[in-house]
Amino acid sequence: MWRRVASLSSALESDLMQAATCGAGAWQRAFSSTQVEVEGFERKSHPFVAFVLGGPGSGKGTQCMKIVETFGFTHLSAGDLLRKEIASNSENGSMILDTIKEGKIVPSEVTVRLIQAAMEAGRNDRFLIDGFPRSEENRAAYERVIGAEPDMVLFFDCPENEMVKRVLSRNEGRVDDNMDTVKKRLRVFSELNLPVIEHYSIKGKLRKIDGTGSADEIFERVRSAVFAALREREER
Ligand SMILES: Nc1ncnc2c1ncn2[C@@H]1O[C@H](COP(=O)(O)OP(=O)(O)O)[C@@H](O)[C@H]1O
Ligand SMILES: Nc1ccn([C@H]2C[C@H](O)[C@@H](COP(=O)(O)OP(=O)(O)O)O2)c(=O)n1
Ligand SMILES: [Mg+2]
Repeated sequence: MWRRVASLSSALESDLMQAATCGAGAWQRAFSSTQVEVEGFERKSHPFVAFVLGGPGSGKGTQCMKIVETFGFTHLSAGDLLRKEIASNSENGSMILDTIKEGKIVPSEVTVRLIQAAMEAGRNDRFLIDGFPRSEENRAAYERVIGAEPDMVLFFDCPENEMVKRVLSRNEGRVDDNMDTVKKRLRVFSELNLPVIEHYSIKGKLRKIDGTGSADEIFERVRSAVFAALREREER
């Protein structure tokens, strides 16, 4: 995103701090004023990408909305992209619907293609990719197609009973928000998603967030983690 210039770091730090505490408007102003005033700062060619992981109902979508408001990311939910494919009667629609009803994972090439198209259309240099990768196969397909690893991985750690309670009271009319499918999704989460989380933990990219408490309490933890990761990227 930006190249590091040592003499600017304290000015930038106060801009970043102001942005993190004042919301998206200030964040964007802080960055755009830095961008025009500071010679030697250039946009890096690849965007800042954060994967957002956690079991069903762990709060990924809720926290992504707050990250967007505060830090100006573009939010891409893999589940939403797949549901849009179903709604648009695309050739893969019925296969995707059957897979989601069963709580299973849609073939990676379908999901990665949707994510790639959304990133290209997104015209931003910060993306949240929510609910992806959900398996090692998802992860490998993304790295192959996009040719990059994420800058950070947020993981919402939440007890199963709390996740089940939240999913069953979500009330968005989703075909997979029922007890039978939730049990299958939790099994898929442990078997396929947890190894991906472990992979990023070993790589030092994982930011594990306690997903219990109110949405605002959780966001206080998220805000610090995102802020730190943006700073790290800045300093690279
Ligand atoms: N901290 C929280 N406490 C209680 N309910 C929550 C909390 N965060 C989210 N919810 C609610 O739980 C449900 C699942 O949250 P959501 O953000 O959709 O999770 P995910 O995307 O991980 O499945 C939604 O109805 C949401 O409003
Ligand atoms: N990478 C992904 C993401 C979602 N899916 C499918 C399978 C998931 O159970 C559903 C719903 O995903 P979504 O992220 O919207 O679900 P939650 O927000 O975790 O409740 O979509 C997938 O096959 N591959
Ligand atoms: Mg979600």
